[in-house]
Amino acid sequence: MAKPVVLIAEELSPATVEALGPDFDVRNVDGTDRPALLAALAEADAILIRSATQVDAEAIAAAKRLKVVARAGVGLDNVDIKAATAAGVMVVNAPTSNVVSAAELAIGHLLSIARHIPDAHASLKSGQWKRSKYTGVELYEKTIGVVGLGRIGTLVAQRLAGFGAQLLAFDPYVTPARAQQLGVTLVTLDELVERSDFITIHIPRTPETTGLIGTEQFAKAKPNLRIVNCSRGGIIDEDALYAALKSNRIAGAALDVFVQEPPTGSPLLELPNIQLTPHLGASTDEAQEKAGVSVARSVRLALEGELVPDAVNVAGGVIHQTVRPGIPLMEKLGQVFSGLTDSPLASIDVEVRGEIVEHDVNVLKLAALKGIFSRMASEQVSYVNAPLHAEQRGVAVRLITDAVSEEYRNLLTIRGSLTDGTQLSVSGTLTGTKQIQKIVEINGYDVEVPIAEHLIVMIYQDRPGIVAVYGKEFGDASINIAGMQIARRSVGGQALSVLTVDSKVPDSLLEHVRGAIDADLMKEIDIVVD
Ligand SMILES: NC(=O)c1ccc[n+]([C@@H]2O[C@H](COP(=O)([O-])OP(=O)(O)OC[C@H]3O[C@@H](n4cnc5c(N)ncnc54)[C@H](O)[C@@H]3O)[C@@H](O)[C@H]2O)c1
Ligand SMILES: O=C(O)[C@H](O)COP(=O)(O)O
Repeated sequence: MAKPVVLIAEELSPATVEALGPDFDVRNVDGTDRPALLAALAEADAILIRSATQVDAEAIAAAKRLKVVARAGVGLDNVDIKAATAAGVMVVNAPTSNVVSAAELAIGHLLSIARHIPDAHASLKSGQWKRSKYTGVELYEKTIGVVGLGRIGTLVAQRLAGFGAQLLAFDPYVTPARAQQLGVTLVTLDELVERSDFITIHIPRTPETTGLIGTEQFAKAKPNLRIVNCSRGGIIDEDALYAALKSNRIAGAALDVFVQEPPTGSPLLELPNIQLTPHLGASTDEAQEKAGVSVARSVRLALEGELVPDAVNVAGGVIHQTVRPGIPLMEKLGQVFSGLTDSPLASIDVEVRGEIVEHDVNVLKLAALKGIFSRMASEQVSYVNAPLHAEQRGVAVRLITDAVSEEYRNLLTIRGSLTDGTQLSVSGTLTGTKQIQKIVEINGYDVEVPIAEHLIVMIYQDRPGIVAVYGKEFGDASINIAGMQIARRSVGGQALSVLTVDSKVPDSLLEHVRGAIDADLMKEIDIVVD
């Protein structure tokens, strides 16, 4: 079998490929070369990127086999998560890999803009010895405003505490208690801008934060303000910043990130009171190694069909070993469930009974939905978009758990109502040391059938001779019956037969058998395992 293709679209640490191991066909492409990227994506099962590769809706649409987009870093503004989710593609990042590096770069920018280090360095290298021109200011006892007190903002605040600065922060999602713990005073954005000698920005770029610092804020700032942005370009309005620096409304700025990267032709490049780095926040050996190894692990998990703790568009988390074997069983029960009907669903109850419910079993709901909707949708259905399929079809879904299971140690059931009011159910369990996957109930009939690739389910009026009829028909067509179970609720009532057969049964034969035994239900269900 061909190895899954893992596409590396940007420069990543060599540790990434090492951590991926030998099980993948690892290919490289320049993610900024759009035609090459789109062509390479057509065969990719996974893509590894940094911030320069745009994985937008067009790229997702070009990637028919894609299962995971892995961002070796934090920011996901170059990934269309909505399009990925709709296509069933998992998106993962490495949320803590580069936070220390980014925080340290911000501190570096704060110090070097206070002391003119880049300009003094360039001046000395050009043969000059100018000392008074590069007189700076201290951070000590200055007021420093931190915009965004998340992972990086917190690290910056902790480090700045050592400089004896007074720290303010603006972050509407942080509690005053948390801020107090960090020795930071929470204030409004206006107050932060008005009072700060330095500002450092650590928030994501969102519609709300784009242009958060603009003309209005610069008008309120102290003339000695020095502002640092190591988060995302565009959070400081670049035109407003240019005007504020050009007119000396503020004293200086340091940018690591830009609206356009690289910022070729930007007037900001010409200013004397700005210092710039080419998006270097995460560019350290340590951050790159951590990011690469982290996403390589996530890609391995994702391509093995596992949930991934760092996935941003699917419930992640660690799956307990007791729950794990239930995932493929539940997925197959989902396929059996939807194979029993062609009518639209109104609601689905995913029921989990037994000692398994001591653990988080949410993943079993996702597995059931994946199994159910993979039979109904033409596009890929994964743990990522399975809930979306239910939502789009207006199907109400519940997870019901019960620590008591009467007959089996653990029992998994999918029960549903069709829009015409009909009820449908299928239950399964795992038996023995080999954890054999078995169907133990269909629509209230008790059976015990190991799940096989091809199943035939028939419901008909109980009467003598029926088994001989369908047995002969399948035999004449060289369809080998591997297993069989018959169940009925009462003598002479309706009976249900479940057969496992060794090959797919042609529709015409199924129709013929249906007529021969006058079946109320005759379905072949082919279980697909991906
Ligand atoms: N320059 C680089 O190379 C580099 C490296 C790593 C991260 N980053 C960027 O740094 C930023 C911060 O990363 P993080 O890991 O700390 O993120 P985070 O999610 O841990 O923290 C972001 C904080 O911003 C706050 N926030 C959100 N919206 C806000 C708003 N409108 N006003 C004020 N605060 C708001 C949140 O409450 C949160 O506390 C991200 O944009 C990330 O992409 C840049
Ligand atoms: O969001 C991030 O992780 C940083 O901006 C780093 O981006 P990079 O991986 O392109 O350096």
